[in-house]
Amino acid sequence: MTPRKKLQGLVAATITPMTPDGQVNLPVIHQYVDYLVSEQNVKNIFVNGTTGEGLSLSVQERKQLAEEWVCQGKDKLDHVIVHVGALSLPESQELARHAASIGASAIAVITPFFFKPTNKDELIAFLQKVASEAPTVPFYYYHIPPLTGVKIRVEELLDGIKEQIPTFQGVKFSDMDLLDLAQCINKNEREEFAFLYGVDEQLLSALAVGADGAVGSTYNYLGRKTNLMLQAFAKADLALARKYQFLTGEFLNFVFKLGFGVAQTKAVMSFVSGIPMGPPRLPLVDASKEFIVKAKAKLDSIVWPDGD
Ligand SMILES: CC(=O)N[C@H](C=O)[C@@H](O)[C@H](O)[C@H](O)CO
Ligand SMILES: CC(=O)C(=O)O
Repeated sequence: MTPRKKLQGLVAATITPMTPDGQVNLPVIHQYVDYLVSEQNVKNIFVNGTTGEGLSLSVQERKQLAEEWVCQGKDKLDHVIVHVGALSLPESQELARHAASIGASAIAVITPFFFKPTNKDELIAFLQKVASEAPTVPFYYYHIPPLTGVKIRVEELLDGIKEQIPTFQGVKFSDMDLLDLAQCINKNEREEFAFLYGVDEQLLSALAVGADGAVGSTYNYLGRKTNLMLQAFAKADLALARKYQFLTGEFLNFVFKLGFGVAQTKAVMSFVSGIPMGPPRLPLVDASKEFIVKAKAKLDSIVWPDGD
């Protein structure tokens, strides 16, 4: 396998654009890629994850989306990570083979969450069966216990993982447990793995314990601001880094109180970027008019340290 540049910095968890009648809207992806690169300074994406409603899409839709993102991202994006997790092992394997065949930079897999693995060995056995279908593609475990209900600690999972999954490359870590994250990083002495944090409102805390970067929904529309936080942190200007984290946190704290999820993320991205993201798919329902008015007013009221 050719060594690739270790993934770091921001990764936008892409939204799946939909038409008003709920079909996947592939033609806007071209514009979406350009928007991320030129307006948000974000050159890595995570496709068909939580934000992309990946688990609500058909296998065929997931393949079409992965293809379109890889194709439109060619020569523009650095990394296109395709989430291929599914409840059905053969479906997940099919998606892994497909991601490999279209030249995805990496694949990621969530734990099954209906019938759940009860321990580390069961989880690794599932991940291994998927990863081995794409033997030249870097593999990330996608840890998101608030949604999967599977709380197997990542620090435990890492022991001996390279022997069972030779392509193992890191973790998308979407949990509040910073002790677990810190212990993963402490174990990763040779820095062979990348730890990408997935709770956007507390990214600065994860950077402090050594996260390599982040995957999240807010980097679709707050990527530029979060990049400035990363730069401030890299220069050890903690006061400035905190200002950015406090301000992105102020926005998120505000919308959390109104009720915030993927449907609302679609609405926010639509008004910030001007690209129509459309409605979410059931069981999610569209953000209310009231939410949109309030969220927009809040975002517009924020005065950023860079004067914007
Ligand atoms: C549950 C969820 O969707 N988590 C996302 C990524 O993992 C985050 O990017 C959040 O959307 C973000 O931190 C706002 O809560
Ligand atoms: C947020 C995130 O990383 C996802 O949508 O999967």
